Amino acid sequence: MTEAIIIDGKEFSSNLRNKIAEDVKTFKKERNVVPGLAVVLVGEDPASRIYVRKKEEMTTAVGMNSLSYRLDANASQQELLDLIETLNHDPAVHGILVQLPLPKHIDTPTILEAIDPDKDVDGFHVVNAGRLAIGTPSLVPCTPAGCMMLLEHSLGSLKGKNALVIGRSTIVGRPMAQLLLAADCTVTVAHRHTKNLEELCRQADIVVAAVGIPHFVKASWLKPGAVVIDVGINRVPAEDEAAKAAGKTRIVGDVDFVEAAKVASAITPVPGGVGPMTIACLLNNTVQAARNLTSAS
Ligand SMILES: NC(=O)C1=CN([C@@H]2O[C@H](COP(=O)(O)OP(=O)(O)OC[C@H]3O[C@@H](n4cnc5c(N)ncnc54)[C@H](OP(=O)(O)O)[C@@H]3O)[C@@H](O)[C@H]2O)C=CC1
Ligand SMILES: Nc1nc(=O)c2c([nH]1)NC[C@@H]1CN(c3ccc(C(=O)N[C@@H](CCC(=O)O)C(=O)O)cc3)C=[N+]21
Ligand SMILES: [Mg+2]
Repeated sequence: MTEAIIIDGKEFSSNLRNKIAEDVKTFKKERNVVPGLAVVLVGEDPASRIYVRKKEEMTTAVGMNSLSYRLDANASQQELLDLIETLNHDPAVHGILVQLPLPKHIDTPTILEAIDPDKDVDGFHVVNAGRLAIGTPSLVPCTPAGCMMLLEHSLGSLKGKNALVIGRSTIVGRPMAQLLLAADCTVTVAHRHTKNLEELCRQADIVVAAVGIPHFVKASWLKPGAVVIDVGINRVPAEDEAAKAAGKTRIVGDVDFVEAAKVASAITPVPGGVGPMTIACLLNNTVQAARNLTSAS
């Protein structure tokens, strides 16, 4: 049996970021405006802090302005709403990202609906979700958008493929299913109450796993030659005994990668697959938002 092609999201995203840097240059020349991305972090969650810092570094690396806002873990919902209102009206801000998850005392939907849909570079606002659902997408959620780029890169046309999305969250599973449907796939969305998941999986030409359980998808579930996109980011103890004893961790996906790679025709690794694409698509959305916001006036 031949081993699957490993889809290199790190390299793909690096090429995409180079292209975005060119777009930013052109944009600056034509409009005399530097696209600006505001990233808001509430609280001190260590993983969130690392991701937010990475987003900020990559924003400046493509020539855009990065504006950081840090609120205390016990900042009130109203304080956060006031900040969003300020950013909505700030002409230097073209994209707004509020890092999730938020502290429990804050109602996430209320916060997401407060962001100007035209600055909603996460694509989480109900207006952008609605546009995607009716087939007139504008700002598309970054992780699913990145997955689509990787799928189109390895398959060309997706037309007529059977696609299985495992997970139905509003940030990954649902928008992923919408994009696959728009690309003329026959789409199945699985979740906790799905009864015959293994059988559904065996019929899928494309499997997108967004579950949040390490090594959830087994090689034996896959149709030989399937293309597998692993969205999962799961922190587990390090493999090396000494490192494990020192409390070190590593990240693994939702797919049993080593075994699945023996059955699939192409598969994304974790790390180095979907994750880097998410950030590149965030930058892409920010340039898009800046274009939209500055051409209307
Ligand atoms: N690479 C990247 O850029 C990103 C990675 N992630 C990662 O992707 C994963 C998913 O994230 P997210 O969508 O936010 O997670 P959520 O926890 O919001 O959603 C998980 C989904 O998986 C479903 N699920 C859970 N257990 C099972 C099961 N046993 N069988 C079938 N379905 C199940 C849930 O079903 P139900 O709805 O019934 O509860 C739910 O729809 C996580 O590992 C996360 O860290 C997330 C965002 C970006
Ligand atoms: N408003 C909001 N928007 C998000 O898009 C959002 C969010 N909140 N909260 C958390 C999730 C998660 N997420 C990731 C982004 C990049 C990597 C990434 O770059 N991963 C690398 C490195 C992983 C590592 O080494 O830790 C990789 O997979 O290779 C992962 C996960 C965005 N999210
Ligand atoms: Mg969630």
